[in-house]
Amino acid sequence: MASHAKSGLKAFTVPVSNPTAAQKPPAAPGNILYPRKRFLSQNIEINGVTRINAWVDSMRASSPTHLKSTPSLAEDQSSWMLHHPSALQMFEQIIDASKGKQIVMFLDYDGTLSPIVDDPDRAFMSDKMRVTVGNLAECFPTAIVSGRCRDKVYKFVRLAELYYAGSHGMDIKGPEKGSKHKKASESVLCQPASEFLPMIDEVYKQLVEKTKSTPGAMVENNKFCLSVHYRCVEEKKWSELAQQVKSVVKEYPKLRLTQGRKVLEIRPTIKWDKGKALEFLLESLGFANCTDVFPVYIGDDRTDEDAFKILRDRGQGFGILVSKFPKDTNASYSLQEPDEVMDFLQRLVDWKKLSQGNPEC
Ligand SMILES: O=P(O)(O)OC[C@H]1O[C@H](O[C@H]2O[C@H](CO)[C@@H](O)[C@H](O)[C@H]2O)[C@H](O)[C@@H](O)[C@@H]1O
Repeated sequence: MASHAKSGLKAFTVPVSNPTAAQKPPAAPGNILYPRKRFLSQNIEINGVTRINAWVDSMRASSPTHLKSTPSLAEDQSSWMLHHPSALQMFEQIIDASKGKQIVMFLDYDGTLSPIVDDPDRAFMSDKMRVTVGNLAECFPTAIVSGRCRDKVYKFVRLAELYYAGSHGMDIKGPEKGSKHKKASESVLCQPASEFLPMIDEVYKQLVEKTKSTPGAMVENNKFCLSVHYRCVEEKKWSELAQQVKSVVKEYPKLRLTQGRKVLEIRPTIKWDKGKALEFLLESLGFANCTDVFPVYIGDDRTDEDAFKILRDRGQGFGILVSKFPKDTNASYSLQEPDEVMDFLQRLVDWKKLSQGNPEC
């Protein structure tokens, strides 16, 4: 397992997971997990054995546009909402549950703080959202946890007082600027996949070359992991793209493939994900063994499930899934879109200011 020093720069040894082992987590007690085949298929495991058809099926299943509006879907939706109610509607209950505890906020970026757009380089968050997140960070320790390269997500968010975990948590850094939630002497840096950098660069070049014949495909270098976007690829070309990606990745048994929203993600097989990043950050903030901490993680994607699961297993705080559609999730609550996320964050800020009787928090 990773060894964490209490403060300062941290050295890590992270074991390589068995890339062929099943990744599906057991259901947490009390959690309603919907049958995956109805909503989402599982992460793709490569290594020669997985059929291309299975990849394409999985790519289709993760595209909500394929869920046609039917009476049975409406039924699914209302039943799902019963088990994952709106975090806005449940705001008072959420606040009650957090009483006497330190709230710590974890926010995914794409699809959570910024709307999903065709061009990943133009996924800007609104100024209003930036102000809200800035206010939130004044009130609570706040981290951005993203699949993107840390520098890139920082350029979008531009708030120096936050913690940032890029590359699906494989690149964590503490606030640039003094934060009241961070002791001045402590610098936090965690890069458990450093040894994979040359391999990731090599695979990036190969993927760019291999996929250039597929119109609309785009490979994004997220430093410790890679994204192959197919949002702008015609569906009839998905199988071709999957073949191209597979032909490259199969030569690298130390890399694995997971899936996000119209994106294939290639990353090291180390046992590190957004859930581990969340635990690392809680520890860095001094909440390792605290019972009076209340972490809230908001995210929209499959990779956020690792963090939702950790919170469920720890029995601390909870996850909020951002989705308009029923999805198999370990989150407890839901919000439909980034605008609702912003309203929820603003309510937290307002509540905190009111409860402290201090407009500056
Ligand atoms: O963990 P996240 O911050 O949610 O990052 C996950 C991926 O997000 C980005 O892709 C997604 O958003 C794009 C812009 O809206 C969209 O075009 C794409 O289809 C989505 O998958 C990012 O570009 C990826 O590198 C991240 O892995």
